Amino acid sequence: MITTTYVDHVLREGKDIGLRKRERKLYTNNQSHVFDYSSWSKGRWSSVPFDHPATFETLAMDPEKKEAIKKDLIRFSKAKDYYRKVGKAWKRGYLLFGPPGTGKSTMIAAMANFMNYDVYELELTIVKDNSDLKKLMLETKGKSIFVVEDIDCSLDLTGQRKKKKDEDEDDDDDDEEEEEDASKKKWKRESTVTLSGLLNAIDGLWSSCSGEMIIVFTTNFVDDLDPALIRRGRMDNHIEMSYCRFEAFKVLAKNYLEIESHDLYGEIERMVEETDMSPADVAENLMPKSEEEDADICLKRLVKSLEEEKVKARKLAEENIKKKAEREARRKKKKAEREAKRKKKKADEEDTNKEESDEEGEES
Ligand SMILES: Nc1ncnc2c1ncn2[C@@H]1O[C@H](COP(=O)(O)OP(=O)(O)OP(=O)(O)O)[C@@H](O)[C@H]1O
Repeated sequence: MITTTYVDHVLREGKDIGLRKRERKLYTNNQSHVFDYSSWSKGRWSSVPFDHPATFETLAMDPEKKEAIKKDLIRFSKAKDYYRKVGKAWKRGYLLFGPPGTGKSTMIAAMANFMNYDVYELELTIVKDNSDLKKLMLETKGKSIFVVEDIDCSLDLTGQRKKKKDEDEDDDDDDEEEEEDASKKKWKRESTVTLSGLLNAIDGLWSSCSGEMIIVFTTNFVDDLDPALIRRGRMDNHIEMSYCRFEAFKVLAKNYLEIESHDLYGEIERMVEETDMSPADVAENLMPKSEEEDADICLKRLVKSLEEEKVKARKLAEENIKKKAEREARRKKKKAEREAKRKKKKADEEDTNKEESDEEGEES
């Protein structure tokens, strides 16, 4: 019993403890197009100790959603044999999407702490080309989370969809939108990595045998991404990080003020359900700014901010309606002008034809 079961058990437990106690690392990629010795000797990835305090307990989001994610991660970590049986690499892709400040980066840190994984953060804009990207991805180790943050800003992944949309739409697009698109594109052009390069590299990562790995993309604009990039199989689990609602607020209040109830909770519940405020902004209001500030002061500050936010949102909505009406009027005017031009051209052509046939008649 000692030489078989017991020693096996000790070795397994020892390995687990070693893994849990190892210093975890946060890797970031180095600029890849500098070819001097010092940058070459640094390698493709640089690392620092990973010591982010976020956990699922401190993460403010709907508790049911949080439990589902935890269960999904546990299932994944235990599914080595299952993945082998179905002939799939032991990898899982997560797409985190939602407005700024809703906790996408915090979620990644919580996941890494929960799984005891290292983190690889890929900065796509400093990757020279597609082949460099593939090499970078293949140099990663197992038991890690591979992250590409703000993927919509790193590459022009909207190309195909935008082109199709342009074909479908009238040619009288809004000038402001076009200007905005042009400046976005100019910025993205700096990177020579293409969508197909990224897809290839991800598939390479998927099929490489470096062990269990979670791949996470984050974006503020999920609708802008090419469907190929986020299809199931590549990004298996799509998680929406949303504005702070009451359940999330309660977690933040517990984290920042160590309270679980207060007279203002009723009012705050009503307000957070009808006002879109990010958890980052709620947390900022809840954080005491001095020794004198207690829970009461911080909660009152939050109520005031929520009221201001509500007024701002109402004004913005009114402005948007006004702008939309102006855009529609401009569109109609342009359409009417085009129609008038078309009619005039047709009338001119008919006149010319008539004159020609009259002349022909006279001649004959
Ligand atoms: N859901 C949340 N739970 C706990 N803290 C949060 C949450 N969302 C935001 N925060 C707080 O706000 C800060 C900013 O959040 P974070 O960087 O995770 O947001 P993000 O969604 O990644 O934003 P961006 O899209 O701008 O990168 C964090 O440091 C954290 O303190």
